[in-house]
Amino acid sequence: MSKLQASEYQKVHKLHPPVPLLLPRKATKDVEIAGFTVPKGAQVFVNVWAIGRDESTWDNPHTFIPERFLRSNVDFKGQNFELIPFGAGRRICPGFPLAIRMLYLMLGSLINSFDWKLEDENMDMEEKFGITIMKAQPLRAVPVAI
Ligand code: HEM
Repeated sequence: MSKLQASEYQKVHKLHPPVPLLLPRKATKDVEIAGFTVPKGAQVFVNVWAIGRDESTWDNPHTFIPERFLRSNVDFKGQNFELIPFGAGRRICPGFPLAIRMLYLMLGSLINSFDWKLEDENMDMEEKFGITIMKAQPLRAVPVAI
């Protein structure tokens, strides 16, 4: 999905999907994965973007369907590797207890206080790839007094 009509977007009243990224790690011992040997000490990147778009785990992985999580037992706190927005294990994001409280508070306040519309009629969902993934074109959302 590269372009989404503003009208379609407003109809479904959804917010931007989570930002995917690559998590750097070092192999602590020699491991064999899919016929390849990853030697001890090698730098590896956990591709959280690909994990989040794995068709064997998620239906329509490229479509933004936040309701999918309402009927799912998959948690985001690092125990279920299908979904690790805050990482997992010893280097899990130490800010996540704060982040999950602030996100609900900030988003809830913004949605409760305003209606929102897009500055541009078309929403460009093109991505710019890096260690983190950003939108290629910044999202310009305009608050409208309720
Ligand atoms: C929605 C908000 C946030 C997301 C999605 C997020 C996500 C992440 C991710 C994926 C990592 C890497 C974890 C890993 O390597 O396994 C990380 C690390 C980290 N985060 Fe966050 N984070 C968020 C908010 C915060 C906040 C609010 C703070 C601090 C107040 C914070 C502080 C840190 C620190 C210090 C690390 C490095 C931990 C380490 O390398 O041991 N984060 N975060």
